[in-house]
Amino acid sequence: MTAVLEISGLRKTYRGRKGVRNALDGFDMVVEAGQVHGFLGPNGSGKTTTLRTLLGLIKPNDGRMAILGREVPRHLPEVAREVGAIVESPQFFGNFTAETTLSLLADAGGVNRNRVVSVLDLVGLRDRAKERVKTYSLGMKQRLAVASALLKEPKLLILDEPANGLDPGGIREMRTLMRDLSDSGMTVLLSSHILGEIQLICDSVTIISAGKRVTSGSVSEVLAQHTSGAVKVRLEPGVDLMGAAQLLRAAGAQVALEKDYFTVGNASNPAQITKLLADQQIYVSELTPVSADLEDVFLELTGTAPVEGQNRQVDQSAMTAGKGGWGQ
Ligand SMILES: Nc1ncnc2c1ncn2[C@@H]1O[C@H](COP(=O)(O)OP(=O)(O)OP(=O)(O)O)[C@@H](O)[C@H]1O
Repeated sequence: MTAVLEISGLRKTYRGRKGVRNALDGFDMVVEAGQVHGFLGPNGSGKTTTLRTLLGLIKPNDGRMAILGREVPRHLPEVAREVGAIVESPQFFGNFTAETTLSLLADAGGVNRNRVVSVLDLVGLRDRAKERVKTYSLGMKQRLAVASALLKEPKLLILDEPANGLDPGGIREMRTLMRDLSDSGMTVLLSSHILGEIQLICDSVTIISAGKRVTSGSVSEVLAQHTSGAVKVRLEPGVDLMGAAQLLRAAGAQVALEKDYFTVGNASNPAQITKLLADQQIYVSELTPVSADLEDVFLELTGTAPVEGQNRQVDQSAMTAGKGGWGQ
């Protein structure tokens, strides 16, 4: 596979009256051709700074970036035609229709106006194209934004939070659109906080925390590297589930009871569960690891899982919280 986007050792420091803030602290990312790549990170972790730096809107302090094999910002004028991006919500004139808006943008970008009909169709706005933008819902404005980024038939499409504010139907449509674009050969880089969505849409992901990459790879690889640390325990039929759960709780296990099984949340050594129960003549009929989802991985790697009784401050997002083990 060839990389459409490569970033290595990217650094960006903001200097303010209150001191220096490392928004990007040696950040690396690789996006392969034809992928839908998810870019995930907590608030303030550096996603927008990365995307804006990539597009030449911010000057980095250090690091290398290349789009389609050409180093940027040096070659940005040549690669700009191949990149469509929505990094900040674009502002459209409310009194213009979508068709007029896109036609003007096509003229400004030297794109044939025939393309306007195609992109309107692609984002599902064809039937409303002659209505004024101020009558559009948020989701329709998002579609118009995507349409504007697609005008020049980019090879790389960069979208910052495209599903923001969309209803479930809109999110699903955006998902289908992303997949269709990817199937047509486009590479899509997508930042989002909707982790379930990313898991469904994306082929690969990069997770950033406090300006550094904390993991990357195909969605399945990233999930495989992380188990949730929990196990599901089923006992022989007729055995007192509640009694068994109490036994494990007394030994420090975090047990959640379900109808006909229970899960142990901090089971770093599952053999302890079988041993403790067997010592009381309670036998386990099933013990399976509970697989992690992208949200578990995200919370673990970025240390942003909520802690009871504490209000997390955004600035703490760089701190990593270890998961407590049991029975080691
Ligand atoms: N112009 C600026 N001046 C000073 N600090 C800034 C500036 N822009 C961003 N920052 C800081 O850089 C850090 C990274 O911000 P950035 O906007 O890249 O995060 P993000 O991952 O996009 O966050 P979110 O998910 O909330 O959009 C934050 O601490 C932010 O306060």
